[in-house]
Amino acid sequence: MDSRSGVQDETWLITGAIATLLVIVVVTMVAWNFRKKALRRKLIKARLEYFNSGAPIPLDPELAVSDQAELLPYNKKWEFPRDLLKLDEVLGSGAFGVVRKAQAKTICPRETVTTVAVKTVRPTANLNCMKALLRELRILVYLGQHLNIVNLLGACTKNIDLGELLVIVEYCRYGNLHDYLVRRRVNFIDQLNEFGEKLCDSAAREDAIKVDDVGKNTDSRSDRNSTIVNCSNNVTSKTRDARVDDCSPSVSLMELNAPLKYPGDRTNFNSRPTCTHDLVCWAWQVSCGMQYLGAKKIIHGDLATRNILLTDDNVVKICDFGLSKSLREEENQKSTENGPLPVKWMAIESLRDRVFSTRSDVWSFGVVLWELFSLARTPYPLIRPEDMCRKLAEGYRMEKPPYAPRSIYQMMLRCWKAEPSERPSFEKLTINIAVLIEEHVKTFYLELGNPYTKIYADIWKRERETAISAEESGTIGEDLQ
Ligand SMILES: Nc1ncnc2c1ncn2[C@@H]1O[C@H](COP(=O)(O)OP(=O)(O)OP(=O)(O)O)[C@@H](O)[C@H]1O
Repeated sequence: MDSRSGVQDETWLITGAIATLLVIVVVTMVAWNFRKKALRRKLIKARLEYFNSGAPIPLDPELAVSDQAELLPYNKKWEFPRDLLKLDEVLGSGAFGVVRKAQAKTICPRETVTTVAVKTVRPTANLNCMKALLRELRILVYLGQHLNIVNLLGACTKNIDLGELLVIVEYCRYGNLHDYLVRRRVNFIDQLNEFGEKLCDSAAREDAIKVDDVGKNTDSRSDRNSTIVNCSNNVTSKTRDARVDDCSPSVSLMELNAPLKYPGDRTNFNSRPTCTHDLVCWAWQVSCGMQYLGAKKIIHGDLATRNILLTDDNVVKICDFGLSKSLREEENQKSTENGPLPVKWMAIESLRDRVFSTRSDVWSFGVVLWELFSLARTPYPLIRPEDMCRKLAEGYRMEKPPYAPRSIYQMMLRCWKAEPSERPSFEKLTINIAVLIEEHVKTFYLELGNPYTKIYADIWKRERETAISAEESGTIGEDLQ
């Protein structure tokens, strides 16, 4: 009896010792992990402060700037007082980050409160996500302003060691182009003629909308041909008169002679149907934005309609600079958690050798064109992601999407040339797409882009400096409490 209880005691003792040991190991591991995380956060903050104070490390001219983003300086002038920012609802979340709508006080000139979008990393995300967002912030600082990119407005970096990094960018009210196109499939107006060539001009498009039943899906070729064919793309007053007969007998001459303003439908932009003209205009704007990125030696690496946002005046803006790409590279990940597999947007050399360049962005732009003119269908629907590389190497390319003018499809095919140097540059693509757009529309966007030039940047900078000095003297910030 005694010896049995002795054995039992011994067993309890051993079990207790093992359990204690296990608890010690687990606690040590958790503490170690916590310390490691805290140390890495401190390191990130220290690096940020170092870049704030010191001169930037010279970049290697042989490499793309986006490949050495860690060396780009973060200038303190972008720091935005946290207490002037009021976070609202979640706009969307990607695999690594969360984007929230927010109200920012005095962030833009001549506006007391501006609606903005704020990029953050998920609270549960690992530190690589934080590093990637920081990288994106540096790229945005370096990029400067352009109408067709989602511009940086400010950042809150002071609590980075506590895991909070907020990157404040322009808010684009219509969200990403992919989801927008899906919603717009139902009453899309196809403006191609039966040869898949000509488009009506935008004024005619308006008339066509009046003539056509707005709620009707003009998907079938016969419907489309019966309403808006034979429309001239080059509008002179004579051809415009001729076009009245062809396209819309209901329009008065007085209306046509009024000075053209674009977009003529600004007031009911979200309620009017999307048409082929919009797709061409968006393609042109994306190409303009990409041309700007290319000139700045930034490789996007994940160009897709899900990373293009739509805002007022039919303006589209490219977003998500390198966040997902850099994380995919670090984590060797081939797909995003929520979205379609990015392999379908990747150039053949990126799939094969993990090589990214402006020319591989051109390939992705070809896929973006395909998405636009198919109203956001999933590319290569019948091909499994793992077969993509082989199929492309065998020469397989997607067919013309239903709403693409033939010239646009030829452009897609050139973007998908296996040899990167044979692909067109964004400069060339911009020029070629511009041919399909009326002069007054181009002028409208070029003028809209003017405020993004230096003059605007200077005013903005001055006002920001005033705001920061006011914050330092503690005179602003009370209203958002
Ligand atoms: N500036 C913005 N204005 C309005 N909505 C935005 C803005 N930025 C992002 N969104 C919305 O939030 C969604 C998620 O954005 P985010 O860039 O995190 O995601 P993603 O591109 O799907 O993710 P990933 O980081 O995996 O590439 C977008 O698809 C868009 O609908």
